[in-house]
Amino acid sequence: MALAYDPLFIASDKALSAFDVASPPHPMILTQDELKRIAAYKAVEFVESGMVLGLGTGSTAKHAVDRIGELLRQGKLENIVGIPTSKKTQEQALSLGIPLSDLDAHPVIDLSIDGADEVDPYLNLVKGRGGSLLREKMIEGASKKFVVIVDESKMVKHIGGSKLALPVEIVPFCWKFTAEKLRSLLEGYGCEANLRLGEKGKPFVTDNGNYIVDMHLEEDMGDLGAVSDAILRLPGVVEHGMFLDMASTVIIAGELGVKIKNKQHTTTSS
Ligand SMILES: O=C[C@H](O)[C@H](O)[C@H](O)COP(=O)(O)O
Repeated sequence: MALAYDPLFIASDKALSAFDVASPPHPMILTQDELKRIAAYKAVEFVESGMVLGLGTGSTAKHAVDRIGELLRQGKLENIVGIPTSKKTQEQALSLGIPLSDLDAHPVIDLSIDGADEVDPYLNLVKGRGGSLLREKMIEGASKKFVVIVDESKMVKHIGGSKLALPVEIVPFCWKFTAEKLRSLLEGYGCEANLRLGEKGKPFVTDNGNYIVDMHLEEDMGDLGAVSDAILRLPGVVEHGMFLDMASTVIIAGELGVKIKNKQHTTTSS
């Protein structure tokens, strides 16, 4: 479907209506990256001067951090403190002049904005396919409001059962032992457990010096809370990429407009 895309349209609900119904002079198909940017800019509308902000990681969150930097530079936001969820986001935020701090100094965060790999109808998430999940979970779990930004391709009926990875961060010590324990724990869901590799075929190392095992499941996990608890009980496991009952709001950008889903009710902005 061809749609008009104008970044200036992003800032308001009225603009989003135009985005939905416009009869474009120069029709354009929106790319996935443009959809990510639309969701990110919409989320940044929740940001107010004086807030402590959790800054997410990944190709969608990057747009939100860019936008926050831009608004600070323009003087439209003031006294923001950012808490980055990865070293990469820390570098990006520093390059944009966003003042940074950490959870030790700011144990309560006003608002976090971050992407996700999968979102189910109850706003449960899979995160970490880009290699960041532990810091994200710590920071987003300490947030009064956690806004998730995605393009519509991330919406699924059930998280984790799509054969795509459910990432689990583990300590490097005897990683094969832990990976096998994980595989055997989730065997009933048709599970493969693969160590994530990085450059030159070496194990990918997280910001926290750990490894990631990607769990590929053929079947839905059913009781996500029970599976989450069982994974976390395994010695050697640091954290997993299921973010259950954490998101307050999910902003979904699609070809037909932007949908905002809140934890308790759903509204459509189009
Ligand atoms: O590890 C990465 C993070 O959890 C990301 O937020 C997640 O993978 C989504 O990333 P993207 O916005 O690049 O799809």
